[in-house]
Amino acid sequence: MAATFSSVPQVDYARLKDNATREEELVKLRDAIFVVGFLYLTNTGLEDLIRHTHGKLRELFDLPTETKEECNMIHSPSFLGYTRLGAETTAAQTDFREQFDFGTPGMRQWTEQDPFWQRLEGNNQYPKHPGAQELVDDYISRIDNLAQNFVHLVAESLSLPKDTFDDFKGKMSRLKFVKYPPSAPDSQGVGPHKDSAGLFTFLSQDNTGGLQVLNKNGEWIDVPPVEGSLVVNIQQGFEAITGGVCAATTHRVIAPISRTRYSIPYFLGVRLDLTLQQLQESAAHIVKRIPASDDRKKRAVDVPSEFLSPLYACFGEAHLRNRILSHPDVGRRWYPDLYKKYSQQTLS
Ligand SMILES: O=C(O)CCC(=O)C(=O)O
Ligand SMILES: [Fe+2]
Repeated sequence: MAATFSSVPQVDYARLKDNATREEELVKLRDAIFVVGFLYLTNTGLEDLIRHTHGKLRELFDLPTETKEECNMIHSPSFLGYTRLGAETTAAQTDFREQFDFGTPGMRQWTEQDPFWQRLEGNNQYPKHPGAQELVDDYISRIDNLAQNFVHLVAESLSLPKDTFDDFKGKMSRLKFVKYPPSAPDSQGVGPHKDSAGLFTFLSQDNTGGLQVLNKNGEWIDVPPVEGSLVVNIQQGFEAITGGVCAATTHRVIAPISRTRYSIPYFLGVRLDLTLQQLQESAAHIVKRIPASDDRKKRAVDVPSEFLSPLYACFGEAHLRNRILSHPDVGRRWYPDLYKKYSQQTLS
């Protein structure tokens, strides 16, 4: 039977950066990447930033409804902005959460000459509140720096040149501020899913709990809060680039019962223009060099993924489909024809 896990391992970022401990910690990183697809990254040096940003979330979500609605995602063809409770769907069920989606600032304006999926990269709608834009932009800039370093370390842990994955990185990554209000027992905070927007997710959760990951025996494993850490997981982009050798792990959030839960995921983006053919060629090249057992490589070949579907011209289109189905109101407004087409398609 395939190796599986019963808890999520911790990897110490400070030890990865220290020459004296680096090799030992790289082995832990590699195991986490191969076997679990999830890990806690500790000692990142971002603890103050994380604490500070969590401290501001309540203020943003407590803004008057009109202020939040002013920056509703419905105004954004890039799926950036505010989503009220009950407007998002995962695994065909409504999620019980409220959120703000942001992207890396400074994207070029979309024009009619650009491909339709290029519209995913656009400008932020910040809530009108003093300091909100600085809070978001500063968080993105600092966590992105960590994310880039982390991807280099992952390459090293797989015995690949440090810059192996640099060419896959997209221009825009996504940041979310998420609020899960107390709800009935066993409610869906967010339903079972694999992250699809890119390479890796860097999530900071508060101390409420509720995040769970699915192991290879089909058991849900708790990912309890570890103060100051980031929960890092493989997304479908990285899974596809490594031909499935490094698999994305399904996860979900059980909504809290008696208190509010807040979380801050950062999704490191993939290049939108990456085609399936380019992806398969690079994957074949990369997989050959990863020193994994043949068994792992064999199992890895046919991983079901939105990315790997021949239905979509490139990653940008696959990602757009995913956004349209998750936010159907926004999809219907900006992409009515695509909404019709994508909602009738099933992934093979
Ligand atoms: O809120 C969390 O802890 C996880 C959220 C999540 O999985 C997602 O938004 O993709
Ligand atoms: Fe997720």
